[in-house]
This record gives sequence, C-alpha cells and structure tokens, in this order.
Amino acid sequence: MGKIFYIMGKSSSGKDTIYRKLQESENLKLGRLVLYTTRPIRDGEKEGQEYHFVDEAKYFEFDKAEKVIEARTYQTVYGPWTYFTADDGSVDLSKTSYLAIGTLESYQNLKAYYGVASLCPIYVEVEDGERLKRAIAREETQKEPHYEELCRRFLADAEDFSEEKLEQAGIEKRFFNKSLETCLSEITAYIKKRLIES
Ligand SMILES: Nc1ncnc2c1ncn2[C@@H]1O[C@H](COP(=O)(O)OP(=O)(O)OP(=O)(O)O)[C@@H](O)[C@H]1O
Repeated sequence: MGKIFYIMGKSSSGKDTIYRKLQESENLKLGRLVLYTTRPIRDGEKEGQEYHFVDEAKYFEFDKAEKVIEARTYQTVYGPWTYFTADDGSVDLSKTSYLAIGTLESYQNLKAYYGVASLCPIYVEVEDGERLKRAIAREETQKEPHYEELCRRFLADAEDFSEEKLEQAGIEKRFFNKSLETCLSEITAYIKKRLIES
C-alpha cells in the first residue's frame, strides 16, 4: 500500500520549498495531494501547485457532497480564510504514494480518514529568529506585503505546534531546515526507507 508523506511545520519553516524539491526529485516519483484554500493567491504561486485556490462557494459544494476530509478557518486580519482537504478522487493508495503539506490538525484528521499506517509525518523545524527573518524577507517580495498576518501566524503557530501537541500527534522525528540541501537529503533518505518498508 502507498503512503501519504505529510510535510508539516510552522510558517516559513520551508515546507513549500521542500515540497517543490521533493516533487521534482526523479527517484521518488510521489503523487500529489493538493489541499484547498480560500485565501488569495500570493504573487509567484500557481493554481494546483501550493494549493487549489477556490472561493467559498466551492468549499460549500464539497461540504454538501460530504467530500471534506478536514477543514479549518482562520479569522485573519483580511477576513476568514478556509483551508481544507477534499476527497476529490485524486488519491489512490493502492497505486502510489503521495506528498502533501498540512497542519498538525489536518494531519490528525487525515490519519483518522486514511488510517494511521497510511500517514508518514515529515516535521520541518527552523530556529524561531531565523524563521521570522525568512518570513519577513519573503513578505518583502510581495506587491502587497501582509505583515499583520505574518505576525498573527507567527504567534498562532507557537500554540498550534506546541511541544504538547506534537507529542499528542506522535511526531517524534524532526528535520532541521538550516541548510536546505542537508535537510532535503535527510528527508529523501527517510522517504526512500519508508517506501521500501511499505
Ligand atoms: N534552508 C533555507 N535557507 C534559507 N532560506 C530558506 C531555506 N528554506 C526555505 N527558505 C526560504 O524561506 C522562505 C519560507 O519558505 P517557504 O515559503 O517554503 O515556507 P513555508 O513553510 O511553506 O511557509 P508558509 O507555511 O508560510 O507558506 C522562502 O522565502 C524560502 O525561499
């Protein structure tokens, strides 16, 4: 059976960067499980790459059809943004393994939906000061930087990824993203090992 390799970490820990590199990796050949969001697309993002960018009506459509696996809404300074995973027919674990990005909460819900044996957590960590610098640098590249949202998210993450919650979710292994290259090679080796085991 295939596995869902689930990348998690606080904002600006490097999840998207790592996700893109692993997707490009010739020798892993992982399918993509793309989450949905109603938040506006950022400059440089592409539909279907980081997320499926949809409006609220689409979310309600999936919900009505009972196809929402997990959903969470953040009351941001720009209004409510919903992030969700939908059973949109793109996942077949009998055929392949997948790579996804999500939160600790969505990870727990996917475990309940697909079964604990199908999920494999990839938790990425960066020292807080360095992570904040990367977040600001990334925001500065945006046409309309959202600094308030950056601060809100930074504070919310401290709670959402508390040591207690990590322990509850059974996250033991951590991948430190100081050097991207080293972090990527450690994650790649880990995924290969887990693929052989499954
Ligand atoms: N090892 C690294 N060294 C320096 N910069 C890095 C490293 N890894 C990622 N970055 C940069 O840090 C910024 C944040 O990375 P990225 O957008 O991948 O984080 P993220 O975890 O997906 O954040 P979010 O959850 O907020 O979308 C980006 O500008 C990225 O280029």
